[in-house]
Amino acid sequence: MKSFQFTKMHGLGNNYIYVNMFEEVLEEKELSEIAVEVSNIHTGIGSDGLILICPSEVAPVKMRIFNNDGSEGKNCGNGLRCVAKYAYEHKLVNGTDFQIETLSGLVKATVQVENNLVKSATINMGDPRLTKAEIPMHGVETEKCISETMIFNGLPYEVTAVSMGNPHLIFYVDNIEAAPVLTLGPIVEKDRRFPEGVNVEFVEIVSKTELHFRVWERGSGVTQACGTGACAAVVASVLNGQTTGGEETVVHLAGGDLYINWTPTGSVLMTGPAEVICEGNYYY
Ligand SMILES: N[C@H](CCC[C@H](N)C(=O)O)C(=O)O
Repeated sequence: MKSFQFTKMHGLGNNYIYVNMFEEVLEEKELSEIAVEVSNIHTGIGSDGLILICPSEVAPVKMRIFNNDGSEGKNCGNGLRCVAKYAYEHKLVNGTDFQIETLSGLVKATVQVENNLVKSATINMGDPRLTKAEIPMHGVETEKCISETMIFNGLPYEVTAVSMGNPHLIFYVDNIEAAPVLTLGPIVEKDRRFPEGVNVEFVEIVSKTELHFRVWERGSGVTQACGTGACAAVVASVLNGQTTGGEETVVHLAGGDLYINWTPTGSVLMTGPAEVICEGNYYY
C-alpha cells in the first residue's frame, strides 16, 4: 500500500488535491489514474482534479493540473492562486512576488498576506491567444473566432474562442440561470472542431464592468468556478464590445467573484481568493 501527503485547496469552490512534489514521489505513468481516483467523492477524496506543485528549472515552482477524468490541462487560474498560496506559506518562494511555470508558459503571481497567511492572489495570466491555430480549433489558422456562428446540436450560436493557454468557447445568454450548461456543455466540450476539446463558458452581461458566468469544464464537467474561463470571458466580452478593456471587471461565478482586467499592455490580471480545506494522507 503506497501513500502520499496532500492538501485540498479551493479557489471559489473550484477544488483540487494538491501534492508537493518537492517532498512526494509519484510515478508519471500513474498520475492520470491517481487524478481520477482522488477526485472520486465515493471512493477517493472528492475534487475537480489533481494539481502537482513541482520543482522547475525556470521558476521557483511549476504547476501541473489534471482534470477529474485524468486528462492533463495546460493551465488553471484558480489552481495558480492556490499554488501561489501554498508556495508562499511553505517557503518554496521568497517574497510576495514570484513566477510560476505552467505547461502553457510562465505566469507572475503576487500574493496578498495577512498574519503570514495568503488570503488572495493576483496572477498575471499573460496575453490571451486568439487565432484558430492557437485555440486550437478547425478553420483558417490565422483567423480569429469572434462572434462567429457555429452549429451545435443542430442550432446556430454566436461564439467567441479564447485561449489562456487552455481552450475556451464563450456563449452569451440573456439569463445565466437558464444557460444550457448541462445540455450544451458536454456536446461542445467534445466537438471534433476542437482537436484538444474545449472548456465551455456561458456569460450574461450585467454592465460594462460586470458579468455573470457559468462553466462546463473540459475533463471535469460543471465546476463552481474557472479562473482561466473567467479571463477568457472578459477578453471575449471586450472583443465583442460588451465590456471595457483596461477596466477591472467583476465576474460573478457560482462560487464567488473574480476581478479580471485585460490591461492595455495585453496581459490579463486575475485577482481572487485561495483557501485550504484540509490536509492528509492518501492511500492507494
Ligand atoms: N478550473 C481551471 C481550469 C481547468 C482547465 C481544464 N478543465 C482544462 O483546460 O482542461 C481554472 O480555474 O482555470
